[in-house]
Amino acid sequence: MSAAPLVSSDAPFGARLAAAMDDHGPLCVGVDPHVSLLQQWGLPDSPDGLRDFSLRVLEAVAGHAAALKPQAAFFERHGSRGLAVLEELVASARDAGILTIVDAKRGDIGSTMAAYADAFLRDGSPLAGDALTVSPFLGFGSLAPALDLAASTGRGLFVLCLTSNPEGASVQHATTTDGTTVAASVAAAAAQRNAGATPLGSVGLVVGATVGEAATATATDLAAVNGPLLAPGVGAQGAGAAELRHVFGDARRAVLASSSRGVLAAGPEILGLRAAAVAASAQARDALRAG
Ligand SMILES: O=C(O)c1cc(=O)[nH]c(=O)n1[C@@H]1O[C@H](COP(=O)(O)O)[C@@H](O)[C@H]1O
Repeated sequence: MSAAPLVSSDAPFGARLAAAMDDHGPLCVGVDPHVSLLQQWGLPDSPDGLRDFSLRVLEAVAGHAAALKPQAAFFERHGSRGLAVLEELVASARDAGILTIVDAKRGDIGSTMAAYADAFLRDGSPLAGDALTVSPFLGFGSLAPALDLAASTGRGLFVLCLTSNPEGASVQHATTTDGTTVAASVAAAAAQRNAGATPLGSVGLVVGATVGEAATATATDLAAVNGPLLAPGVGAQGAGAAELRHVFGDARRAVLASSSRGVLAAGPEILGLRAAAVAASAQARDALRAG
C-alpha cells in the first residue's frame, strides 16, 4: 500500500514540488524528442513518433523523478498534431501523479502575456501543466499576468535568470539602470513574490548548472529567492555533481537538477530509461541534499 500523500493536490506549486523532491529526489527529466533521438529509438519523426517517445519517457520516469519537463519546441515543430501530443502528455502525467513543467519560455508585453498565461496556466487549459518557463527580458513586470494567474491556480513559474548557454551572460551579467545586474534584479523580484511562503514559494528561477561563478559575479543572491531553482545543463551540457554543488552552494536544497539527453540517450527500453533516471536522481540527491 502506498503512503498517503503529505501534500494536497490543491497546495501551491512550490509546496507540491518540495514534497516531490523529498519523495523522489531533486531531478527533473526533460522530454526533448530531438530528431536524432527519435532515430536512435527507431521511431519516425512524426506526431506518432513523438507520442510513442513521450509516453515511454513518462512510463519510465513517473514515480522515479520529481518532475517532467516537456520542451515545447519539439512538439511545435509538428504543428497542431504535435501540440495535441503535448496536451496528451500533460494530461497523462497528471494522471500518473508526476509534476510537469512546460518549457515554452514565454515572454511578451503584458497584454499578450495575459494570453500566454491563459494558455499555459489556466485551470482547464489543455496545455496547462503544473508550471511554465518564462522569459523576463521584456522586463520582470511584463510577467505580472502570468505571476498572478499562476498564484491563483496553484501553478508555478520558472523565470530565466542565469541560463546555461554561454551567450546568456552578455545580457544577464549586464548592469541595469539602478546599478544591479540583470540576473540579480530578476532574482530579487522573484524573492519578493515568494516572501513568507513555506516550505518554498512558487516563483522559481532557471539557473544553469554550467554557469560556474556567475551567481557571485553578478551578486545574485540565490539563497534569498525562497523558490525552486531549476538547473538545466546536467548531463549532455557537461555539468555533474561537482558543478551542482559549486554553482548553488548554500542554495542547493532548493535546486531541481534537470537533464534531458543525459537520460533520454538510455532509451528506448523503459527499464534502461528508468535506470538512467534513477541514477541521475541519486547523483542529484547526493550533490544537493547530503550533509
Ligand atoms: O529552461 C530550460 O529548461 C533551459 C534553460 C537553460 O538555461 N538551458 C537549457 O538547456 N534549458 C533547457 O533544458 C534542456 C536541456 O537539454 P539537455 O542539454 O539535453 O539536458 C533543453 O530543453 C533546454 O531548452
